Formats: sequence, structure tokens, C-alpha cells
Amino acid sequence: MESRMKIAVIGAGNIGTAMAALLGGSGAEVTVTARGLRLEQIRAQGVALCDRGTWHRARPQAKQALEQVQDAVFFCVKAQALPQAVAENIAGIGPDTLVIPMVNGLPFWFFAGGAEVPFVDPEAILARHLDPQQVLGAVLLMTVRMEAGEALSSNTPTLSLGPAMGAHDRPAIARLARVLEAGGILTDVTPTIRQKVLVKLLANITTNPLSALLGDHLSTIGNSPELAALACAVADPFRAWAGDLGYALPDNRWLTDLYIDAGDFPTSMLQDARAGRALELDAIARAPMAMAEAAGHPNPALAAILAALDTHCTLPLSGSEAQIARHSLMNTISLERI
Ligand SMILES: NC(=O)C1=CN([C@@H]2O[C@H](COP(=O)(O)OP(=O)(O)OC[C@H]3O[C@@H](n4cnc5c(N)ncnc54)[C@H](OP(=O)(O)O)[C@@H]3O)[C@@H](O)[C@H]2O)C=CC1
Ligand SMILES: CC(C)(CO)C(=O)C(=O)O
Repeated sequence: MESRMKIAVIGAGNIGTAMAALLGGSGAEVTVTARGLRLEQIRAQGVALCDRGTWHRARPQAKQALEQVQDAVFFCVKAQALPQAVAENIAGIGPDTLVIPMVNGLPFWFFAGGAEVPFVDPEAILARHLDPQQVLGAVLLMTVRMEAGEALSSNTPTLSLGPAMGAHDRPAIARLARVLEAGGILTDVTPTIRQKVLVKLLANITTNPLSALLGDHLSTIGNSPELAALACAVADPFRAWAGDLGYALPDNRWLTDLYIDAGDFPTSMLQDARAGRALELDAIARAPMAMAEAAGHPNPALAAILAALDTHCTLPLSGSEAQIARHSLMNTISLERI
């Protein structure tokens, strides 16, 4: 009989809590790592996810850091926390462990064996510790937020997985996909994970920084002609760069429909801005912007949004400050089009 798969989830925020709660029903042996009060809370109460009225509850092992080698480790932290999280949990990563960074943004492994992605692995911790053959890229379509230590989601979790390097149809990857499916996570293993990463990044780069600055939710951005124009002005050079790399990304009509379909949802970056937490700007904005600019596709609209984010201590802006920032951004894109 096959032994139970050992799966770890690093970080018990929105995504980590949702993953751990779902994996509780998968038959795997699940370990979650967390810190401080959150660790105590999980030890006392377990983890819980409410998906449109249906509760998933689990009592995984809870630790501050992994002590035993795992079959698969999901890193559910913000991109800027990934190198440290990998270093702290290196005891859980053996040569055959599948490592799945569940982070938004341009991932460190994107050009595995080729160009280096700037900003995302500044001390080369990921490059030193992880073999690209064991890294699975991941794109998770799920909107999750936390309330009183419990995760709340409003759509069926859908996960695409694909190796950073090497064959996608390996037995260990297929086995992991089966376990995820058993937990209720719709999972596809794809040879085109880079295309999917860039499509997700198109949504994030165009909305996350803008929402963190102005406080707008996704459907508001889609329904406002001005905000949608700003988002599309960010999309255009990013899409042109992706095109140069050989990836065709969906058009602006598709993109604005996506914002509207996502509904009244605050992006994860807006949630961070409201909570006064660090923003995931390096992976989501600065890295792709720098690489696109170096390839001849500067992004003045995104540069203006980032400059505005840098100049304000309290985010998101509100009232007259938000109005002024919005007008100034609109001027940037109309000047650009003259
Ligand atoms: N929320 C969403 O709907 C979506 C989010 N994403 C992406 O998923 C990723 C995770 O996002 P999300 O779950 O929202 O982020 P959160 O900020 O909610 O959760 C991250 C968690 O990781 C913990 N953490 C950080 N470093 C460590 C560490 N070394 N050891 C243990 N725990 C650690 C943090 O703990 P502490 O509080 O102690 O710092 C925090 O609880 C991001 O890249 C995000 O962009 C993707 C799709 C949708
Ligand atoms: C939901 C979505 C796609 C918004 O851009 C997201 O990934 C986020 O909030 O970070």
C-alpha cells in the first residue's frame, strides 16, 4: 500500500489557511508552519475555510519550521518572504521534495537556466537551495481573505502546476495532483505554466498596485472608464514584452471583463495596504517592469503608480488625496498618448 503523502504548507495567511483546510480532506499527512499567535491559534483550533457556506476544517500538525523531509512543500507567503521561508524550512526539503511557491508575481524560476529575474532573490538564497527540477510553478485562481483566524473564499480553488524545468508528466507530480483533487482543489498539470503565470501576472500588475494606491476593488476598476484606461495602459507594454518572449496574452477587453467578473474584491495588495503591511511590489511590478524596460518596453503608467506609492506613507489614499493622484495618473497616460 502507498504511504500517505507528507505535505507541508508554509505560512498560514489567506492562501496557506485555505490550502491546509482543504488538504485536511485529502488523506495526506499535513504540516503547517506559522509564527507567534497564529501558531498558537492553529495548535488550539486547527484551520478552517468557509467556501461559499461550506466549511472545511482540519487539524494539521503545526510547527514554527519543518523538521522532517516532506514529499511536497507549498510556500504560501508573499514573494518577498519566500527566500527566508525556504531557508528556515530547508530541513523539510530533500532532493526528491516537490517545492511549490504559491506566490504571485514574476517567479525566480521563470527563466530557469537563463536570465535572472531581478529583485525576487536578492541574496541568491533560492538559487542556492533549490534545484529547478524540483520546483513546480503554480497559478492559483482563488480569492481568499481572513476573518477572525478563518479563511473565507468565494470561488472553487483552481490550481495549475508545471515544473520550472524537466518533464511535467512525472509520477510524483501526478500523485500530488491526485491528492490535491481529493482535497477539492481542481488541479491541472501543464507543460505551459509560464503562459499561465504571465496571464495571472497581467491581472496582478494591472490592478494590485493601482488598488493599493487608490483603494479601489476589482469591479470598480473594471467599471470605471478612467481606472480601466489606467489598468490597460499598464497592460500594453507588459503584453508587448510577453509577446517578444513568445507568449500571447489576452486583450484589454478580456482583462476589463475579468475585473468586472471578479466583483467587489479587494486585491491581496489592497488588503496589505489597509493593514499597513509590506506590499508585494518587487515580484508583481518592479521585476517585470525592469525586464520589459530593458527589452524596449518602458511602462510609464506603472512607473507613475509606483512613484505615487513610494511618496505616501498611509495607503490607500482617500478623499482629495486619492482624487489628486488619480488626475495626475490620467495626465501621465494622456501625455503618453500625445
Ligand atoms: N489572497 C488571495 O486571494 C490571493 C493571493 N495570492 C498570492 O498568494 C501568496 C500568499 O498570499 P496571502 O496568503 O494572501 O498572504 P498573507 O499575507 O495572507 O499570508 C502570508 C502568511 O505567511 C506568513 N509567513 C511569512 N513568512 C513566513 C515564514 N518564514 N514562516 C511561516 N510563516 C510565514 C505570514 O505570517 P506573519 O503574519 O507572521 O508575517 C502570513 O500569515 C501571495 O503571493 C499572494 O499574492 C494569489 C491568489 C489570490
Ligand atoms: C484576485 C487577484 C487575481 C486580483 O488581482 C489576485 O491574485 C490578488 O488579489 O492578488
